[in-house]
Amino acid sequence: MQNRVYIFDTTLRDGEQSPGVSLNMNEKLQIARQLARLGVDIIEAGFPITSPGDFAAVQAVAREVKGVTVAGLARANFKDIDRAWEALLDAEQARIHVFIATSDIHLKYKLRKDREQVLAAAVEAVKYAKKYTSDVEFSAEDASRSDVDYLCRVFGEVIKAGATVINVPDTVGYTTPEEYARFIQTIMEKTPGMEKAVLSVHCHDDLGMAVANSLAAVGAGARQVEGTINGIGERAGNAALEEVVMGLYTRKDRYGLTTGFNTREIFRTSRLISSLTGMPVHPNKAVVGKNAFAHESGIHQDGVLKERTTYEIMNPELVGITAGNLVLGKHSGRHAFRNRLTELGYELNDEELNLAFGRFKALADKKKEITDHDLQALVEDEIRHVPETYVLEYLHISSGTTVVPTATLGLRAGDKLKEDAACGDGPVDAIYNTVDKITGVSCTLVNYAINAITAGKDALGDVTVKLRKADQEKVYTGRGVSTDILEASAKAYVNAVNKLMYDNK
Ligand SMILES: CC(=O)SCCNC(=O)CCNC(=O)[C@H](O)C(C)(C)COP(=O)(O)OP(=O)(O)OC[C@H]1O[C@@H](n2cnc3c(N)ncnc32)[C@H](O)[C@@H]1OP(=O)(O)O
Ligand SMILES: CC(C)C(=O)C(=O)O
Ligand SMILES: [Mg+2]
Repeated sequence: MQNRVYIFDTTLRDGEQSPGVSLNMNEKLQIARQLARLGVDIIEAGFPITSPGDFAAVQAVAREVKGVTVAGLARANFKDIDRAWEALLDAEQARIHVFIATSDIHLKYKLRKDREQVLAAAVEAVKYAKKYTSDVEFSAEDASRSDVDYLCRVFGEVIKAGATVINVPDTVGYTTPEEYARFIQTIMEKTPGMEKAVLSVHCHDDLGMAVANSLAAVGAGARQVEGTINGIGERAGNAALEEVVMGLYTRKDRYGLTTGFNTREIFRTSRLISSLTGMPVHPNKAVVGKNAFAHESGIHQDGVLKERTTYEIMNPELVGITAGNLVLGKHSGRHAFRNRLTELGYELNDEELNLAFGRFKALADKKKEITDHDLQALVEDEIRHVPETYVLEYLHISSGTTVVPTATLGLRAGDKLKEDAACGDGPVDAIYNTVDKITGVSCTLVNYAINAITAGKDALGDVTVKLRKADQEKVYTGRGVSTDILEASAKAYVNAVNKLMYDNK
């Protein structure tokens, strides 16, 4: 038995069956291109008979996305198959995917056909599709609730008719891993000619077991897995392909199987699909959730800093996540705290670190997540008392629609008052040019933000600036508060310059 598992992505077909999701042609093309980069083997681009829009999308994907098989779905009738082929005509490699239900419940209530009629329709449809292409997949809808002897008979006959892939869907997410594995084994043993086809599985997540069922089936011999990115799909969704693939990858010791996935594209693909479908990814979703690789508690953070594998079974970089994974909060310890401060450019001595850590814990009790901005403020405002080399003494602005904005400033440096004036593109720019003139330090403004602290006409303006010395990378943050926003702007800039001068003395 070969050790390569084929990945059949149906995000654009079954995934789009998620209530509330409707993708236009351009969005489908964008997703299909990314799926090809991700390395899926087959993209099911849609169900062409459904609508002119779906037809056009399948056609566009077939024409433009190369290096991958493009599949189109069809019911077991000639009209659907003709339409599917028409859409797939220009694909580099095309697959017609024919399906019909085989469970008694679907036969009796939905199709209103008996077993022999369904068998005949399946065979006829596969033969018809085979006239167009050698690559024909047959799916027995609701296979997991079908009588296994009848199912094997249907599979045997459609293989004789030319089906090259036999799919065993758990359409309603009813089965369990052990049961499904046994079911797959039975099908492999009892279906005449099964060795000529690839056995495929397609699981839904109604009981939260779609990925577990898919992996159990692969363990039993299935070599194609169908699913969607982020597990989107009809009702509770399909098997999440990123979980299936990372399960196979991480547990190579258990399965000994490979896929063609470029795992480093997983995260990007997940986010693209989430944004285009409007379906958010839950933070604790395996592999691609925001928290999937985040560590908040001190003991875990300490372990990860000493050796990543203590608490990580996958390297986040392997799925394309490069951002830091230690989240600082009230459960964090000194190791993680010091590590983040070092990353932010602060080297504190032990006494400073202890002081800062105490303040950090007090803040973390009030605030769920401590951001880098909080840490900077905590260290710079409370721990490192930067001497005020310059203090704003006075400020005069000349500005309006008919004059060049000009600022005149007095900055006190010890017992000396230094004064100067400069123009600018606006009053704030004029102030900052004047400060540069007085201090003799040429700064580049990286960011300027203003917030109102209180409401009303007499609101306090709270200005935060980020700047750096023209020839340096390090960024300094300054803050100034005043009812006059120009004064607040000047104070913030002077505050940042004082920090810069302290570091560069
Ligand atoms: C498990 C799955 O995910 S299956 C795929 C589900 N996806 C979709 O349904 C895609 C969106 N669907 C649609 O746009 C429409 O349902 C269409 C265009 C496919 C069909 O629309 P309509 O012709 O109006 O039929 P409608 O959907 O109401 O009923 C389905 C008909 O197909 C029949 N049918 C269902 N599955 C199959 C099948 N695999 N093979 C043959 N006939 C089938 C039903 O018995 C019913 O036939 P009837 O009209 O003789 O009773
Ligand atoms: C069309 C088939 C493969 C399907 O989506 C299912 O049975 O869930
Ligand atoms: Mg399905």
